[in-house]
Amino acid sequence: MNKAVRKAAPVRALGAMSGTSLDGVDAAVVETDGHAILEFGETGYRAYSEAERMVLRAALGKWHGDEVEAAAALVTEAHREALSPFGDVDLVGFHGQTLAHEPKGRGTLQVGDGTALAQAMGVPVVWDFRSDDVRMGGEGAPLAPFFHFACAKWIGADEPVCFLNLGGVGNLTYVDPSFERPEMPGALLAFDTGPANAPVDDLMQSRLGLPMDRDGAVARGGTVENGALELFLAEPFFARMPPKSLDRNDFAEMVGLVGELSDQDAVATLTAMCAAGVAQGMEHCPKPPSRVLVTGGGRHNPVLMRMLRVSLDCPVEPVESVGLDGDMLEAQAFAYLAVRVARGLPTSCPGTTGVRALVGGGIVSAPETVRSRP
Ligand SMILES: Nc1ncnc2c1ncn2[C@@H]1O[C@H](COP(=O)(O)OP(=O)(O)OP(=O)(O)O)[C@@H](O)[C@H]1O
Ligand SMILES: CC(=O)N[C@H]1[C@@H]2OC[C@@H](O2)[C@@H](O)[C@@H]1O[C@H](C)C(=O)O
Repeated sequence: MNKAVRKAAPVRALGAMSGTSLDGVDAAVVETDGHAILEFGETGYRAYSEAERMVLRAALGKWHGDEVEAAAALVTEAHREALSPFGDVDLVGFHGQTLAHEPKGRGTLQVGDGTALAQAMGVPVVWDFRSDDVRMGGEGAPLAPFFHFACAKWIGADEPVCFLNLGGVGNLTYVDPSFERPEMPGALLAFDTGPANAPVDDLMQSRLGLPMDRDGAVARGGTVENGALELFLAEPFFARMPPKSLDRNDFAEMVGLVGELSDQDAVATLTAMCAAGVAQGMEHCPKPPSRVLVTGGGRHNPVLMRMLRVSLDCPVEPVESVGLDGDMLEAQAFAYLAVRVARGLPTSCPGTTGVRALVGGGIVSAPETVRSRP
């Protein structure tokens, strides 16, 4: 590994995330020493074509076989294209694409070849962030919380704050910045809140041939079907204590609950399910946060944001209100986590994934050789 990464000095790390929505690769630079965020740098995005999305969709939920191989090759190549325009970076954090996630069963699978990417980029690549956590009894997700802790410090928060990511799946981090170290009990609690945009996207695709309910245009005209909402909240997932995590398609059958409804009512009800899962999850916070900062694509949906504001009794704002970039927070998270992995710092703890002890998961692949984390 290059010297800049080994020393405690700040490094420029480039993070890349291919999320559960299968829209494309987000990439972002963070300058950090593995503790504090010193600066946010350039960002980039490489969309998947419709044909590529079909290859990824065909592999979802699979652990091996031709579809998985094809998806892995595509993900590696898309990342090479997404990351090569970036200038001088010391390290890459490569999340890859989650195809399957069953932490208490077969494990967790993020595809993409970090070794090949290290050769292409000429710098060390940290990848396979989740497997070690799962091997040690954790959920393997969410992993952004240690980064959220650093963000809370960066924005100067002095009261507890929640970060809510609304991608395909929703995840919430409660951060108390008054604790000095994120791994201390009480500093962080995190978990997936339930499905977020994935069921809406799936229904929009199957009924209307559209990838999403842009700006909540369809949900806006609909009425929420409370019976379906109650059935949804009766799912055992919501009674489970956190930490807990989900696979993208764990709630795919929810689309069936709204099968008889009009397009508008169905989308409104699926949107309300996302907000209701968050409201349910917020009850696990040790105390009410000063505000909920929303990141991920769901913050662009005014109907969803309004539902959250009605059901949560604290301010709900997009992360832009504190100067963060809600389209890039996950990519930035994996830049930050890569530095922590390379420096032997933990990336998850019992409060964030339920793991037995602190874990700094991940593989570090240097351009010429492959080896485990130091
Ligand atoms: N203008 C918009 N109006 C409504 N919904 C939107 C809008 N923009 C994005 N979204 C929703 O956000 C989704 C993308 O969110 P995001 O990019 O955060 O997901 P992801 O990172 O792939 O998922 P995850 O965080 O679960 O891995 C889209 O699929 C869509 O449902
Ligand atoms: C297994 C997996 O890829 N989980 C993702 C997914 O997308 C959102 C939610 O489910 C979260 O748990 C996680 O991603 C974020 C980046 C995380 O690990 O913090």
